[in-house]
Amino acid sequence: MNALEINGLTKTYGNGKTALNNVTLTVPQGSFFALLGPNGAGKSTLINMLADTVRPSSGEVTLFGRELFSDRAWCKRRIGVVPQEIAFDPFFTPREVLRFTSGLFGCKPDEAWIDELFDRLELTQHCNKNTRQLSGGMRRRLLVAQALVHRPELVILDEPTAGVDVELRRRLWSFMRELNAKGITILLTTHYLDEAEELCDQVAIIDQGNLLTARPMKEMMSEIASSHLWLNYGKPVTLTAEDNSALAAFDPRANDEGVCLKLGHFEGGSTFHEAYEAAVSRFGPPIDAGVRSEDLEDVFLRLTAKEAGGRA
Ligand SMILES: Nc1ncnc2c1ncn2[C@@H]1O[C@H](COP(=O)(O)OP(=O)(O)OP(=O)(O)O)[C@@H](O)[C@H]1O
Repeated sequence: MNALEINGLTKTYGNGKTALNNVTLTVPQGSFFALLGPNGAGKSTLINMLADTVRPSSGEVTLFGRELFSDRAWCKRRIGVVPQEIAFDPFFTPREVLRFTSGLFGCKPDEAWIDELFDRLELTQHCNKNTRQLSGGMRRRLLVAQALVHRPELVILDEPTAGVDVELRRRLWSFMRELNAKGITILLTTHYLDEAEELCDQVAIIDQGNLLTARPMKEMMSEIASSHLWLNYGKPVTLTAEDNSALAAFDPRANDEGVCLKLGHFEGGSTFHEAYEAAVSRFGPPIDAGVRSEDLEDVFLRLTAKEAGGRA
């Protein structure tokens, strides 16, 4: 079963801005799903529609097989959202916040689970202070605890590590990984693409409200990410029309130190050997060479730059 099936979801705000344009997307149950996009891409708009704080203009969403917009009460109990904005009643303590939130979901506060959440999110020492006395990072962790207090089956994290230091970020991710290993589906938006690449097994990229791609992370990195062979000749290399035709299959780009060739992929290998031989037969042996593969950030920048260029 899929955790989420999003079909033709569109949101046009009152000012005429279409923040999400006919997005169709599937989030498999049990996945750790990265929803990526540059600022203003429409990620929060999508999340806010799932969280019932923004109304869609059109489209359908099913959550674990139930229609989200008509079966709201059932669906709400199964979703935990960590929003981007932090807002607590300053007179509540973190423990009161979690008890109160349990009540909102119609659950009796589970004190053992609340204690575990405080422990895992390093809030035990602060759980009886007023929330206004907490630092920004502590408040963000309290938001995470609040999203988990009713034991949701889908956890949505909108930029959860903004303002959280490296050590706590690691702990937060190890906790999320554990939850995911227990079958909880996690949908994450982040601008830390290295974290997304490491944690997530599915990825979708949206830009200017449009879905650019959605696929398993491994597939994205093996099929879309490309590798380049850099050949260093210690001096600029000039490509003539002739060279271009000889090396054309490798999309050659000359630079100050030599030439860069794009490697293709085939099952079990790449075109490294052919590219190297083509360069050597034209320019001779290089003084140095190396292969660099694109990471998720490179792919993201390439795809979103193309989108921006296409719309200019
Ligand atoms: N309430 C609103 N009314 C009008 N336009 C809005 C509203 N909320 C968001 N927008 C616009 O919709 C677009 C998408 O915004 P959204 O916040 O969904 O993007 P995002 O991908 O979450 O960005 P970020 O990474 O900066 O948080 C932006 O152009 C934004 O200005």
